[in-house]
Amino acid sequence: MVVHSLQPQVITSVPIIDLSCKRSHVSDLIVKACEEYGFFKIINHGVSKDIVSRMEQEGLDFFAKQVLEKQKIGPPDPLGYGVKDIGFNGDVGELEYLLLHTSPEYVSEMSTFISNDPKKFSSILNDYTKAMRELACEILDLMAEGLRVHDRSFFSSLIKAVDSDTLVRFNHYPSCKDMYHPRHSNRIGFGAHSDPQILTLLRSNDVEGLQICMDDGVWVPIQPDPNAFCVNVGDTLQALTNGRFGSVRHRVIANSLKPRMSMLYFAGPSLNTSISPPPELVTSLSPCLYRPFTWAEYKKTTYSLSLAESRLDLFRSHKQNNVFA
Ligand SMILES: C=C1C[C@]23C[C@@]1(O)CC[C@H]2[C@@]12CC[C@H](O)[C@@](C)(C(=O)O1)[C@H]2[C@@H]3C(=O)O
Ligand SMILES: O=C(O)CCC(=O)C(=O)O
Ligand SMILES: [Fe+2]
Repeated sequence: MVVHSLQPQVITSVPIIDLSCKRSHVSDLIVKACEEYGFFKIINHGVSKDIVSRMEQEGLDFFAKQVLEKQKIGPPDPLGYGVKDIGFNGDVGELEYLLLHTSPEYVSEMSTFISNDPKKFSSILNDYTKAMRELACEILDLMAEGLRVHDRSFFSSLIKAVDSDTLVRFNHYPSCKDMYHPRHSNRIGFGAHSDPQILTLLRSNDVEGLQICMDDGVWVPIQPDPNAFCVNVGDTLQALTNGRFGSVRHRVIANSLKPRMSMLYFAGPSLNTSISPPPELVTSLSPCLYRPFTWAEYKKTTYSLSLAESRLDLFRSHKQNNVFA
């Protein structure tokens, strides 16, 4: 006899996908995870530990500097060094961060303000960016395979462009020594939001704090794993999959006794890229959910709104019977 429990299901873990398993199996698991959570962790991803630890050390060295030194980079406009203020619309969090573009020209220009050894810094950042781009492309190809999209590089080609608008971010959440003080319960490190880009690859040290939001509004804590990457579906991938994948709302609660440091790679297309789904994902039963838009248009809207706002809703197609793709 099957006993149906009336208790709400408590999700204690999110999908952890081993990239070294059989390709067809992995692509199906990725599609399932993106449909159910818009989020998964990957292990055995093939990124060298050395690249990750050298990048982490650069972040640690930077945050260990005196404030005046860090401020030499300039306030986030949106790129730069920020403390507590996030974006331009009054959001705040218990963190400091460094937000950078990944174009080699930008990196070489900024590295003199970031590191005492700018050549070393640019070389490490460029190596990390290359490793993340390869990993993100591999994941996007697996998604296309799992979705049975004929052109397997439909999604990955968007982030391969030389002028792709891809960012790297280091976030540092200082420890909270006084965590049992009522003022410090549920300190918001980074408020709830979805990432606007196509895909985010997040790596953190072994300090907890990241949470994802389920459809029923329940926040699920993500166990930190320095050897894994967390993969977030971004708003643009939600539009590119015609809503099959949902961008995940997430946040960071910075209650920990230990400082958390995360490194994020936000894979975005070039500014003039038009965002619309491949023909296989648009049918008469599932017409285009969003009107076509460029990444530049979407990015501008993103920066005009605060963190928590659902910006993709503003791009919903009103004439859903029209097939735009
Ligand atoms: C409040 C904001 C910060 C943000 C731009 C925005 O207006 C809304 C989205 C935010 C976000 C979240 C993901 C990334 O961390 C980020 C760099 C991005 O592309 O969108 C940030 C923006 C930011 O911190 O500049
Ligand atoms: O720092 C983290 O762990 C997540 C931060 C985040 O979601 C972001 O920077 O967009
Ligand atoms: Fe995010």
